[in-house]
Amino acid sequence: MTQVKICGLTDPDLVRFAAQKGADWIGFVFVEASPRHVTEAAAATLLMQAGRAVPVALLVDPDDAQIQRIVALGIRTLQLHGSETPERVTAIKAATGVEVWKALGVAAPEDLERAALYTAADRLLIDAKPPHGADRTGGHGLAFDWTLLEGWSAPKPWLLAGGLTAENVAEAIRLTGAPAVDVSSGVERLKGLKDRALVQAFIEAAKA
Ligand SMILES: O=C(O)c1ccccc1NCC(=O)[C@H](O)[C@H](O)COP(=O)(O)O
Repeated sequence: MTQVKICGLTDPDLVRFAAQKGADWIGFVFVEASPRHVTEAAAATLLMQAGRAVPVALLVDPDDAQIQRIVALGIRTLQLHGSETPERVTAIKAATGVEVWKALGVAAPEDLERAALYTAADRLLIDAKPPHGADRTGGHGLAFDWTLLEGWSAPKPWLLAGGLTAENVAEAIRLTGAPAVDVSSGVERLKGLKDRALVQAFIEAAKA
């Protein structure tokens, strides 16, 4: 069954709800520029509600000190969503031993070729590129051309992200063969404000 990550939750009740509805991972955005930003102080309360869902810390070009603080919170999966090089990902993996994911923005076939360079990553998140001039590297609710993934042989376990919704996720899975999907904007009523009904509908559509 397709695995699901609900990203950018900031409300403990919604964390519990998403976990109860079957989310496999819940993403917490430790990025100040984000409308879904959570502080390290708030994270402890959120983590307590995750149940069997695995918490994922979304970080953008984190320094070693931030990584240490996040791991000290008890989070064992890091999603790197900045311009981290393959060498940096290898160093983070070696220093922490936790699960490390690397997000890659895709707009052309050569973007997918970079995936093979991230040999230390445990998982890849294949996402849309941010719009030109954006102040954030992800979470814009934009899809990329899924046909770019036709015939792609993923070097790692991976998730499809970018502009997914309850309405399009089944088609996205069918076209790309994605074993897992990630959503943020598509389960929001307003930017940064998640909606229970949309979260439930997304999980059900992805797992149907
Ligand atoms: O959510 C953010 O604001 C964010 C900020 C900085 C880096 C990444 C960010 N989000 C990434 C995601 O939530 C998802 O992994 C992915 O980009 C899909 O987002 P969406 O298209 O909004 O579903």
